[in-house]
Amino acid sequence: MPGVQEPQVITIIGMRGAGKSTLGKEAAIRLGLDFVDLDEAITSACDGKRPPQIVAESGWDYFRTVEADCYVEAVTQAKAGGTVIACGGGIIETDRGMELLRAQWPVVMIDRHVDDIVGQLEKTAPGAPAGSGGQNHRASLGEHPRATHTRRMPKYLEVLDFRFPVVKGEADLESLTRCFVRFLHRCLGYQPLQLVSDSFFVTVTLPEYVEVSPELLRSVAHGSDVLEFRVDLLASLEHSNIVQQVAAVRRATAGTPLLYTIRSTEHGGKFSGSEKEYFELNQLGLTVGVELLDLECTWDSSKINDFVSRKGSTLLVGSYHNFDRMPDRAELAETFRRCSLGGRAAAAKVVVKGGSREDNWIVQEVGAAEVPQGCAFIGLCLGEGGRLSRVLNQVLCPATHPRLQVGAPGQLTIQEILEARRRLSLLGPSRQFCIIGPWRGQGGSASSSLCDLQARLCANAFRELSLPHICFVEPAETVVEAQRLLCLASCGGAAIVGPLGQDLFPSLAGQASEIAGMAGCMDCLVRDKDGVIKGECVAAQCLSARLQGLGLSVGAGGRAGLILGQPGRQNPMSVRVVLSGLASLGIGRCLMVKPQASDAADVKSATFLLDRSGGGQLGFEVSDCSGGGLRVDSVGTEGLAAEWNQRNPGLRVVKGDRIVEVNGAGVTEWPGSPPGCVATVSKNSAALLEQLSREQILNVKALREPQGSPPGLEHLDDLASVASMTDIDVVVLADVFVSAEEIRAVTPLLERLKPIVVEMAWPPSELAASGTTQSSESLLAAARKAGCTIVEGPEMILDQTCSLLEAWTGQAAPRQSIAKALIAEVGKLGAAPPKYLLKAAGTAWA
Ligand SMILES: O=C1C[C@@](O)(C(=O)O)C[C@@H](O)[C@@H]1O
Repeated sequence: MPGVQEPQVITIIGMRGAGKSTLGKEAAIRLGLDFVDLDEAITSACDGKRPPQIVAESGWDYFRTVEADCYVEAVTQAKAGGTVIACGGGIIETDRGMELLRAQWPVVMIDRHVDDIVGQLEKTAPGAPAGSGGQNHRASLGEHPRATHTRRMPKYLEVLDFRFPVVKGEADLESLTRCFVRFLHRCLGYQPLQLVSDSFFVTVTLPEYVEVSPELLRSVAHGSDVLEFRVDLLASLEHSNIVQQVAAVRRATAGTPLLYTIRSTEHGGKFSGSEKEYFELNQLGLTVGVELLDLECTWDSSKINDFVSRKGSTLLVGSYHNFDRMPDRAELAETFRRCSLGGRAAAAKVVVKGGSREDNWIVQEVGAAEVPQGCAFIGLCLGEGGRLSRVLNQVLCPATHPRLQVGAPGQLTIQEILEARRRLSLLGPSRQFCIIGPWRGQGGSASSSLCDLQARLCANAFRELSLPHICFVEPAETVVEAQRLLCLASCGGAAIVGPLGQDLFPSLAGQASEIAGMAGCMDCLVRDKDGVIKGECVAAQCLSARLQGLGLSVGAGGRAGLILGQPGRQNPMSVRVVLSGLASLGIGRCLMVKPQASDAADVKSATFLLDRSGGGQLGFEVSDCSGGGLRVDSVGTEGLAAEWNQRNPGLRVVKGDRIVEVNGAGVTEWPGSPPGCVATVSKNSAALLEQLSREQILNVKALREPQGSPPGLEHLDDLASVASMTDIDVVVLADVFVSAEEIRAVTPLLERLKPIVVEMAWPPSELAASGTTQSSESLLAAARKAGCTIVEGPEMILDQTCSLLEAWTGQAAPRQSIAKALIAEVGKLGAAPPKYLLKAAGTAWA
């Protein structure tokens, strides 16, 4: 395997009916990549003929040649940003196809259960001739899909780099897609896992995961950075079984990373197979893209080295267990060094049978002294007497859960360990702060470039302040995914970029600052010393402070602001931010040109009827809502809800709806918001959930906040009305692109009223537009010419980053060095830094 790199081409293979085109296309959209469906490419290369027609007219050999040629062409044409190519199921049928795939990295197989593939093919075209595979628009082999699956599987396994298993019976396409996108993201090393203080893994000791309730898995994962997937404890070590179990845990746990462990009998586990089997099973772990993998260091060193060279983006934990005795310091030191795999392990783990109380300290001391920089250590003593070592062990501490059997003698729960650390004032110094944002391809590239920028600036600032914290970007789309990150013991807070800041609001409303409360959204979350998550809206706060600093006094009532750009299209949150920032100064009105079309914008409540007596999944995800009821986190593209939406476009169930009543059972009292951001289900919601899971016919009532038009926002029907306005104090650019038409319409207003013009967008519009016709006509240029006071985008970013850091750390932010870093960032975009940045950096005086 060529290792971790940004691939130009991601090739997707697997049986027809596995979901290659559907998942491949969705993943491409979310990751911002191009997408090629090879069947489509073949059709356009053959004058619009579909594969079955090509086969019927010209035979299989011809078809396979065209198929391989089209694949080569697609690879050659792949753009530098990256392309996902979904192949036909039969590309592996020829030697040439196999050869082409062997030369590519990464080749990803979608491994859907054979029963589901057969079901899918039959469903797509019921009554299709036997052996047609049920799909008359695709080429058929004249054999049953089950036989094709058996014959092709070894070939797929030979060429794949990664295998994405789909749990049998999976019907929720939306949750599957999220799983797949996260899988690709991790396999390709876009987002390496970070190891910090107060991080844990819970050892899951279950014999199987498919049949257990997802609720149990979610509860076990709650607060755990990683789940240890103990392969050796599974009821069957058949590869096909293992991959199904992996799929089941991933499906249930909203992205909790896995540590794949095959613990052999002499290390206290149940694996008693050969060395060959051990490495084969571990290889399977790499192909299913586990985030971490435990490698016992007592196996043959050349085999270990060989394996380490193939690890890709999976992090390794080199491990050693001695259940019989306490080694002396020299032996311990040597063992830690060995477990660090020559510096290539992410963590070295040594677990021994301690004797005295002092041994708990010794394993920690030796671990800290011996592992190379960049490698964490786990040093533990087993049994009752070794519990102290678990309290002392800071990074990736193994733990159990009250609902599980312990994974080793002496294991404690995360709560027990944290409680002991709190009492002993031993909570670790490093905290993780994540920038939670949309997937790269979603919400526009501006959002992801803003996420990356914030993460770099904050990481720099932590270094400057000599704080051991880390900052990184983590994509999340749903409240549940975000909550997974926020409930970690090592989480110090987060920044939220994009609409999730509004989605998260209901569950944290009780902990919102005044301005965040006014905005109805939050962009900065801080965990206080009691573990409670507080919500702030730094963008609104900074806008308000900046305008005040420019002399816009509090109590400017009766005046108005004008928002330009189309923020609502990608981020309805930014409108709320501007509104609350201005409202805090007493500007209660805001005008925006061109209302954005939003789903059922003014429906206040909706009732929908779902009937599952004919089978099928509901097809939506809910989470508990502190405002009472269940919040709809996502609506899948398949299932009863999707069908309802299709049949009743005016009464659609949409993300953000709050279910308050099911079959007459409703929310009777309004529970307060839970402390922190705990995804537990309150009593009332439990009653709703029960109805949802038990009843066949569901009459569901949901409340909906009108979207896109928060109070105080007025939409202007046409641009011409801008010309006659008389009361505009502030103009805010809430989007990078302001049309030339808008600029022309607004210019007379700028000249007449000389409002303050604030840019709340990244990258700065003048830079984003450079090279296009916009640069000469940029709104900021017009404002400058009209003599308005201007606040440029990077200036707002500087303020917001400082406020974010101050909220997170409670310390003054290193403003000067953040300004320097921003100058470099602006430079990367090919522009000269604005004067105020130079001034803030102390390098020039404007
Ligand atoms: O290596 C370890 C640590 C452990 O043995 C413990 O002592 O907690 C538990 C195992 O599941 C894990 O693989």
